[in-house]
Amino acid sequence: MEIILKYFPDLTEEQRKQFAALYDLYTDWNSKINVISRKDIENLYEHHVLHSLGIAKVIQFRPGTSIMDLGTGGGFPGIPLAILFPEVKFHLVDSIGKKVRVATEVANAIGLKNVTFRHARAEEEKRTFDFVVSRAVMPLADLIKIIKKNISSKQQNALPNGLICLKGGELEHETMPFKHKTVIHSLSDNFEEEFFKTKKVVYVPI
Ligand SMILES: C[S@@+](CC[C@H](N)C(=O)[O-])C[C@H]1O[C@@H](n2cnc3c(N)ncnc32)[C@H](O)[C@@H]1O
Repeated sequence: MEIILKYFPDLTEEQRKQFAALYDLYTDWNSKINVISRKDIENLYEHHVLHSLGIAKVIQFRPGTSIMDLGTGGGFPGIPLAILFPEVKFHLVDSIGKKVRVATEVANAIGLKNVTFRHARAEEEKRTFDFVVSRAVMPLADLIKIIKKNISSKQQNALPNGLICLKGGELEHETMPFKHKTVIHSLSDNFEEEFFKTKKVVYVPI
């Protein structure tokens, strides 16, 4: 938890409580339904919560922004971002029902009011959003094909609407459909821990 305050020192009391509660909630749920590698649960704050919040080092979403988290699993990056941006609406989608259940239970337990959930393949989601966020779901080119239909043309943020995803070192092997427009941000610029050395935030305006 200290690592969250190290990089996000201005959290409200409520946000601190919500982040602090995640450890016990995920430890408990993860023992029943696997959403994080069991060996990695002790790294929850660094590898999962702070990693998710890396998106906030690229863009500060304005109040009223709507965001879909495609393939949220147990709620990453959607739940940490929903804590950080209480006035932004998040829609968490995953094709595996029991993972959506974990995300829902965790969000309810910490009283998140700005999150909705859907058990479906993202291909079936027809609503539009300002941004789609995603971590560890599928190659960039496949993500773009699926979410083109979901990006609203109405702009309300400093960056144009589009896709923002968290990627690791595997990026070199990916094809970049919108290469000229794509912005790659290295999280090692923001977070000094070894884990972030190869981690990127990839932004594609759509
Ligand atoms: C490796 S997990 C990552 C989960 C989470 N984003 C995280 O970083 O912890 C990939 C998730 O994407 C979901 N997924 C894959 N393809 C999907 C699709 N077409 N629509 C919705 N969810 C999908 C899977 O069910 C799985 O929960």
